[in-house]
Amino acid sequence: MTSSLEFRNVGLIYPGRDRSEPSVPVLDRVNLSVSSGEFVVIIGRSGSGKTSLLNIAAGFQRPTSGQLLVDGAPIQGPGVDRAVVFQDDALYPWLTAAENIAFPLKLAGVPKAQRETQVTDLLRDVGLEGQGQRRIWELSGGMRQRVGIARALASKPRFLLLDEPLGALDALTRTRLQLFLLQIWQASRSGALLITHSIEEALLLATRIVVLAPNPGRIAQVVNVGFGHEILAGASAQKIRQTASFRQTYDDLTDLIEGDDTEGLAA
Ligand SMILES: Nc1ncnc2c1ncn2[C@@H]1O[C@H](COP(=O)(O)OP(=O)(O)OP(=O)(O)O)[C@@H](O)[C@H]1O
Repeated sequence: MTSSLEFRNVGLIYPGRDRSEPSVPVLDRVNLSVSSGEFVVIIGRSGSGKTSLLNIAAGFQRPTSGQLLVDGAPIQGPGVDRAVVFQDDALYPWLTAAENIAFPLKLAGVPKAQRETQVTDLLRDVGLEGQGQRRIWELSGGMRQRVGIARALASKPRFLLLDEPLGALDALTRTRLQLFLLQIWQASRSGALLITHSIEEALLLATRIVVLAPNPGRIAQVVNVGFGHEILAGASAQKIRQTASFRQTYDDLTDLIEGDDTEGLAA
């Protein structure tokens, strides 16, 4: 079944803490839809409202105006249909990898035997077969993110909300996990919404890149891309990075985000 996650005219204003502090308009009339099978990546300057947008999608934050709809119905808060993965893995360090992945299943009342089968499958899916009994502190950063992603996948979400999940990893691990994220997204047939500071990562993963302009955050540009599908079809990311179309889109996005004319972004 195809699902959609839709921001309809979403606005967000943080109130000042007291009367002397002005309120901060963070998002202004954001209209955006993510469907199953789409990988939407949000990029934009620091402070342009990326995390705020993801928090609204997760149901952690309510918009001041507008609505967040899943399959046309307004959401009231977090739900198992939307799983979130953060930059810092947010795992339970006192539990093993398998126990972390099993956690949402336990909460959902899945019986133990079934939980164990699902966890074994999930560990295999994320390339951690046989590593389930290791404690979180025994794992590398990349392995921890895989555990976090496996835990997110455990509830079979319709949408994966990814807040800079590879941001803290070294370059080599990050490249490996980019391919892994593409494979997970394709296999799960979910819709993905990812935030990143890396234009290159956006180009490699996205089916659609959404550029936010700051003050207040609003959509400046939407670019459809297809490099991720090429990688999934077997093309080398290294070769794709060197193609003229990749480099041109990279430069255009860099100009758009880093150019001096930030006011012109919303034109
Ligand atoms: N709880 C809060 N109260 C007041 N203002 C906030 C709060 N959280 C965020 N802001 C402000 O909202 C704006 C957008 O923040 P947000 O974290 O969504 O941006 P971002 O694009 O994700 O930034 P970064 O790339 O640095 O992570 C910033 O100006 C920030 O100072």
